Parts: sequence; C-alpha cells; structure tokens
Amino acid sequence: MNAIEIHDLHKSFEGFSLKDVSFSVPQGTVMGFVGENGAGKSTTIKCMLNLLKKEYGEILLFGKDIVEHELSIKNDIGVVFDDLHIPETLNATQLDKFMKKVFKTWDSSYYFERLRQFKIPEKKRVKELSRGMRMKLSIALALAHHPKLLILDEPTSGLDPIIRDEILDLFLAFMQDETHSILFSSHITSDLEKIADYITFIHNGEVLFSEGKDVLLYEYGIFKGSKEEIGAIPEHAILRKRNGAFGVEALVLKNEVNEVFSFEKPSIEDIMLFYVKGSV
Ligand SMILES: Nc1ncnc2c1ncn2[C@@H]1O[C@H](COP(=O)(O)OP(=O)(O)OP(=O)(O)O)[C@@H](O)[C@H]1O
Repeated sequence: MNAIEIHDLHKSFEGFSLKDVSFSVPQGTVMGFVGENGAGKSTTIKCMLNLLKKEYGEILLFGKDIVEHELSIKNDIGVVFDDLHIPETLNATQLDKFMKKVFKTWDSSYYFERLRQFKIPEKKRVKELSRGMRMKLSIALALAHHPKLLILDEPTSGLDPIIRDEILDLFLAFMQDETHSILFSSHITSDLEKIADYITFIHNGEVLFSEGKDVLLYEYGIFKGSKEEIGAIPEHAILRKRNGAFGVEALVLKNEVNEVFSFEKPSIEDIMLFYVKGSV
C-alpha cells in the first residue's frame, strides 16, 4: 500500500506550472523530495493537502482521494512548513489547549515530553522563540496527535547541524513503527542521504526521477575522462554528460559497463547537478 500516490498532477501560476507530476511513497518509507528554489516542491505539497486547488491529476493519501476525504485523512497526517504556520501570539501551553480541540487523538503528555526534550519554554510566546526552537515546536505539534504520515516542507532549513541531527533522530524514531511514512522536502541533500529511502527530484515543475536512494548511490557512478575514453562507454549506460575541469564527466549506470572502467561514487547533489546542468 502507498501512503501517497500522485498521478499527473497539474497546477499553473503565471510563469510556472507543475507538469504531470507523478510519484508514490510506499507505506513504511521516507521519501526525500528535492529540487532548487522555485522547482515546485511547496506547490506540490500544498496541492497534496488540498490547500491549493489542482487543475487536474489525482492525489491519494492512504489510498483515498484528498479532495473527497480531506477531514478523515488529515487526522492521520502531521504537517511542518518552513514558514511556520503557527499563531505567533500564543505560547506552547496555550497551543496544547488549542490542539486538544482540533484532534481527538491529541496526546498532551507526549507533547510536553517533546517540549522538555527540546528545551522549549512553555510560557514564551511563539514570536519570542528562536527559529530553531519554533521549528522544533512545530515538529512537536505535528507529532503529538500520533499521525501515520508526516509531510515536511523544509523542516531543517536554516537550522544548525546539531539541531538538524536531533530532528532527524526524532524522525527516525517515528519511522520505527513500520506503518509510518514521511515525505520530506529539502535542499539539504546530506539530510536526505541520512534518512530517505527514496528520492524524488523535481525541476521546473517536472519530476526528473523518483528512485530508491540505494539505487542512486550504489548503481550510479561518475566517470571522468577524455572524450575518447567516454566514447568507449556504451551510449545506453550514460544518463547525463557534462564538461568537467579536466575533460568530460558522465553519470553512468555501472552495471551496464565493463568492469575495466572505474567510477567515483556520486552524492545525491552530484546526481541532481548532472540532471540540471548535463546533457543526454
Ligand atoms: N500562490 C502563488 N501565486 C503565484 N505563483 C506562485 C504561488 N505559489 C508559488 N508560486 C510560484 O510557483 C513556483 C514554484 O514555487 P514553490 O514554492 O512550489 O517552489 P519550491 O520548490 O517550494 O521552492 P523553495 O525551495 O524556494 O521553497 C515559483 O515560481 C513561485 O513563484
């Protein structure tokens, strides 16, 4: 079963459109959703949550259409946005009272445990908290009704590496339950390398690939050499080529190439750069 299924999602603004975006997040897995600024990540996420009206396409969460079953689906989702949609004049204790009214499954003791774990002052108003504290508060708020799916839009952006690490640990703890799933959008590809099982890469509103992380990291290789050397690699094994500092570089499917060639192991960032800057 897929926690998320998106088929041919289309949404246009002046000067930008999501073009037939399709990908799935299998239940029990973490999907990293990457792309440059303005690639369409937040637009996709807002359509998934029915905060933006799609033009066409189908969005299923837990196998149900989000537009038809919005309320029941949202009970099982925790959401974190990078621009924190939390009322700024309330403090963490007041937010607990508010959330109790929103979610039947709201767990105050779990919530206050997270506040203590994250050292978030209970009586300070949201606007008086640092960005890192607000982000952690937002994550505690997203988790305390015990959702099955977390939808996270840049949850670690602008945070220092120590806080990022703590937050990633919390997500890994959430994933201990194998019915849980996460969609995690980020430009910080090292965070995704730590926790994602799959990576979906969106560029100019189009999904360029949606693939298992291990496939990307272990089956893809970077070959560096002269034009003649690249010429010896079979065409079908070359995914993208680009000019490097000392010749040509190619992103290659290693299994399709004779063992005499040696390759460098790519990072997710290298693969993204090949797709954006390279040619076929
Ligand atoms: N409400 C809106 N009205 C008009 N244009 C919009 C609206 N929301 C987003 N856009 C445009 O859609 C494009 C995609 O934006 P989106 O926020 O989805 O990108 P993103 O991948 O999340 O970027 P970032 O990493 O910078 O957050 C941008 O060109 C943006 O200006």
